[in-house]
Amino acid sequence: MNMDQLKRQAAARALDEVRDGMQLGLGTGSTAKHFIELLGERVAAGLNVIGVPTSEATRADAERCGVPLTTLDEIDHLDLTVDGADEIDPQLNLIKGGGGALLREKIVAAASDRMIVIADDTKWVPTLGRFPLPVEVIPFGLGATRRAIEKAFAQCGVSGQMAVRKAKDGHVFVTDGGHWIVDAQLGRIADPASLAKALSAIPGVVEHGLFIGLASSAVLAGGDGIRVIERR
Ligand SMILES: O=C(CO)[C@H](O)[C@H](O)COP(=O)(O)O
Repeated sequence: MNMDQLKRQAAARALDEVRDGMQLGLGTGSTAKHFIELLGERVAAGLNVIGVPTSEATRADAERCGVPLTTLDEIDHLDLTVDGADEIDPQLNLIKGGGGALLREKIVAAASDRMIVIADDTKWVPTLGRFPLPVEVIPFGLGATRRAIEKAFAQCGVSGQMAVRKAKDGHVFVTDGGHWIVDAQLGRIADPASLAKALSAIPGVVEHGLFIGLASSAVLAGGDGIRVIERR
């Protein structure tokens, strides 16, 4: 089974948790896209749900698949968010933002009663940090923000190269919120919760890709089948 088939399997397993009448957070990325396509099939067959997309790309996918959409201004909570991740550790802390949607993804996950992370099992790691940590920043004053980020890294015992993310066309990647992303190659993040707190305290940092205590469970698809891990 190839990676894409594994992603679709994980998405299908998460779909089992969706009930009629649910208000859903819809994640971003190739795995979340499988979930939206499968959800669209269920909606076409009569399932009644409404979703909040975590990016403009997901909004377009959901519209294409016939999934009805709303906003967090029109509804007061979400029952369930289903989203992918770039890394998942045994405490179900995550690195997200490889697709650049971390800000809306975190707002939606935080507004949700439950978050199920869907992934192929290559995303499962003993310690976060191999995947570059995305930090979403305001372009104004970027030099000062980068220095503050470096200081936060040093305080938390990590270090590594930082680079402003570029889009495929070579221009700076701009998020749906109009911000930039700095990707930090940290290698190993021993204390993700402390680092998350330190980064959140920096004025020019809009959000970062460490999702601490937000995921309720993870569905991991691998060659040996599907593994569901619940947060303790
Ligand atoms: O955080 C994300 C987007 O901001 C994605 O969930 C993450 O990058 C995983 O993507 P994929 O399912 O394509 O591997």
